[in-house]
Amino acid sequence: MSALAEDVRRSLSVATAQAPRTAARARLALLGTGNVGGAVLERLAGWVGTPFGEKLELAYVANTRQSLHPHTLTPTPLPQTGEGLSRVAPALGEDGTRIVIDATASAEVAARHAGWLAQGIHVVTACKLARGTSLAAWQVIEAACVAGDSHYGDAATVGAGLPLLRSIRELRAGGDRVTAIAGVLSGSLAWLFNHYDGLRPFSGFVREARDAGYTEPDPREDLSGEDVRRKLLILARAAGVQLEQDEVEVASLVPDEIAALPKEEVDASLPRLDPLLRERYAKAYKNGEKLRFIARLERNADGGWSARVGLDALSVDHPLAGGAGTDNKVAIWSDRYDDQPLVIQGPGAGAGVTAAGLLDDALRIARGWKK
Ligand SMILES: NC(=O)C1=CN([C@@H]2O[C@H](COP(=O)(O)OP(=O)(O)OC[C@H]3O[C@@H](n4cnc5c(N)ncnc54)[C@H](O)[C@@H]3O)[C@@H](O)[C@H]2O)C=CC1
Ligand SMILES: N[C@@H](CC=O)C(=O)O
Repeated sequence: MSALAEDVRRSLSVATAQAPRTAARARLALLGTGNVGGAVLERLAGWVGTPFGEKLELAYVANTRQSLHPHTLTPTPLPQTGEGLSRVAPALGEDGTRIVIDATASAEVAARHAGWLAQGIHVVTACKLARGTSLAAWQVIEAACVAGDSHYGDAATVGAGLPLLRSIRELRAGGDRVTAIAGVLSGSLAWLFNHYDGLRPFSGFVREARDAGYTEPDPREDLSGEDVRRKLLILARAAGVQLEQDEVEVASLVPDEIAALPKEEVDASLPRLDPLLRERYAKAYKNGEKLRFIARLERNADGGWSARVGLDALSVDHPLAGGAGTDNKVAIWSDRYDDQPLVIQGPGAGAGVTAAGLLDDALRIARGWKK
């Protein structure tokens, strides 16, 4: 049995594998079996024989190389990714609650979200590419949910499942307007600036963060601020602020010559970041400050919005300077949280928390999307 088949087998309850399909269980198609997708399988394995496991039935699993139907546990090679993606909807069947879990970083998969939603297949995603890029793509997702009467579970796209999007939506549902958001939205950059000491090379810490599964598959997505831009766009749009990508000012940590490299050459180029970061760190240290990669969204006096993302040097007692590990720390101002913001803090990257965020959304859909 292949390693993937063995992981999937452990995630199936005997009842799920042998019993006929019933309307009581939502059927899942899991795309991506890397850090996050692997942790989804792990969490499902822990639910075998529990009421949580009984709510969900794994009907299809795929990565870039192979797809697998849990009822047979026989992997099928995927010569082309596009071909694999057209197998997803048929594998989920025609009726009942059907959910695609996107645990990839693939633009090709993200481009399928709207089609699935419009067919009535719910989508739960850790990938930010459908809702965190162009405003047009975000609008297509909104419209597809209406057309298919389907739900888009996006809790894992910002804060790796921390209750950020949920809190913003609940504030709005209660009549509040969000007036500003500021905070640390990247788990990997939080980890990097919580560990970097200005002595050991920054590039070594980047490799550690990547090997721990905190960075994007290409760490330039994090270091350039692009991943944080996407998260800020997702938060802003949830807050009712329909920003376009280029309305977020992004100060990248990646010099142009590294940005232009093919992905295979990135690792060897990382030490080129070291002098730049050493200089930023030394200056902040001299002033008694801490480096933090901050995203800000603010309403201007004229009613417009400004949004920016970049590395700031904060005084040690600044409210956003605290936290440890991969902690995200986000302050939200609204009508009711006007003087003192609502602050949400906790791990913002890592396979376990992200998988939990994905499965929270899947369970919520399986239970009928009740709050
Ligand atoms: N690692 C983390 O802490 C967090 C990650 N995320 C998001 O989760 C997603 C996955 O991240 P990781 O698991 O770390 O990446 P990874 O690189 O470990 O895994 C990606 C998986 O996607 C699969 N894949 C790629 N294209 C595919 C396709 N067309 N069809 C099926 N499978 C495909 C790959 O084969 C691989 O199994 C990313 O979008 C990331 O932004 C979100 C929150 C936290
Ligand atoms: N690479 C991301 C992972 C979660 O989205 C991060 O560092 O926050």
